[in-house]
Amino acid sequence: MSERHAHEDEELVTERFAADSLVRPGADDLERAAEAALRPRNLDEFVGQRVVRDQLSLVLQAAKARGRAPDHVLLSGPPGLGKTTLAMIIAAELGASLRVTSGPAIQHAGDLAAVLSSLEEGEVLFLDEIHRLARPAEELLYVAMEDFRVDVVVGKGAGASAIPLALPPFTVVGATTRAGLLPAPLRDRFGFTGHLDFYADDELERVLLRSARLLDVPLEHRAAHEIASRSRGTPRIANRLLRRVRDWAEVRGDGRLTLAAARAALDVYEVDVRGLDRLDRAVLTALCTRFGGGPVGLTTLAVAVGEEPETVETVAEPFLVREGLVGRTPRGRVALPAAWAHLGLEAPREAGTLFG
Ligand SMILES: Nc1ncnc2c1ncn2[C@@H]1O[C@H](COP(=O)(O)OP(=O)(O)OP(=O)(O)O)[C@@H](O)[C@H]1O
Repeated sequence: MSERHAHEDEELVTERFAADSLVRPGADDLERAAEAALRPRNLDEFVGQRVVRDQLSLVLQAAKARGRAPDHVLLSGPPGLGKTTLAMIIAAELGASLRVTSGPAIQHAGDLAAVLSSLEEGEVLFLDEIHRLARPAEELLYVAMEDFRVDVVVGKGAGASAIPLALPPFTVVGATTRAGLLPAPLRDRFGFTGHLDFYADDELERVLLRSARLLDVPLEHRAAHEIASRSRGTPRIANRLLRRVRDWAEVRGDGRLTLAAARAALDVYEVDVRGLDRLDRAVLTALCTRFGGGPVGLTTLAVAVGEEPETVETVAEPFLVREGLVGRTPRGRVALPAAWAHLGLEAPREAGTLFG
């Protein structure tokens, strides 16, 4: 299996499980609709990511001053951190309209040629999941981005010929969760690349307080702090947890989003103090209690929690590794000292020394 296809499978598994848990970073169409109302509309409203925001602001201001379309922009980073939001902000700041498509939506080079040839001067074309574009479409995109031209193929087989069609200047905003998978010639055609990182808790608190204002719900600061700390550094998850806490407050509380309401609601949804959900905790518990902290192979661990190995590997493990709870070694997965502490268990003497 090619590296690209392996990653596509991984993304499908991750998307499938996004719907099952409150703390997965992906979103379905329904959730995206709920998110629309909460999207920051300009760079000033966009919380955090100071470096990317400053750099982007310069690129946009300079382009506006010159009266020209800015360089193409590549945004990379994990899901739910604001890539789509930034693409919308770029178009809004330029006073341009935004056309949206994605790598998987473009089946053939001709689909992309149709989109490109219908662009108007100065438009922003948002290409989500650009790393999933098919190779022939990718090659067409190189030429369009560099020379503002598409070669429209007329006829078939030996009689086919390419008619060059000039395009008006436009800006591509590409988004990818895997910048490393983009072929170098494509990466090189972006004049600016911004990498989005996970948010600090105080930044998520600001996201939450802003969202609460927009939703007109009374969110206490201490509750915002609590929700932020369980949101895995991801605004999408923070906003999702906020909506669930609001449900709890309206149904079982007095409508106010207090610290007690936040804790009670997140307990109902089994999102713990570090943002782990049921599957994450099952993996951690099996690793510590059934396998003495490991090392244990992925398949054995997956059987112990009744899941497929790829689910454990792509859905639960990345966050557990990022949090320093689980380590991956050549001999298998190991529980790190923080895992025992998190479960309230005493670590065996050698815990942690197995790592590395
Ligand atoms: N910096 C931010 N400030 C305030 N809200 C934010 C910020 N970043 C993201 N959000 C909110 O989080 C939600 C998800 O953001 P967005 O859809 O832009 O993420 P994404 O990186 O494009 O995700 P995906 O890769 O899954 O498409 C949106 O509701 C958006 O309003």
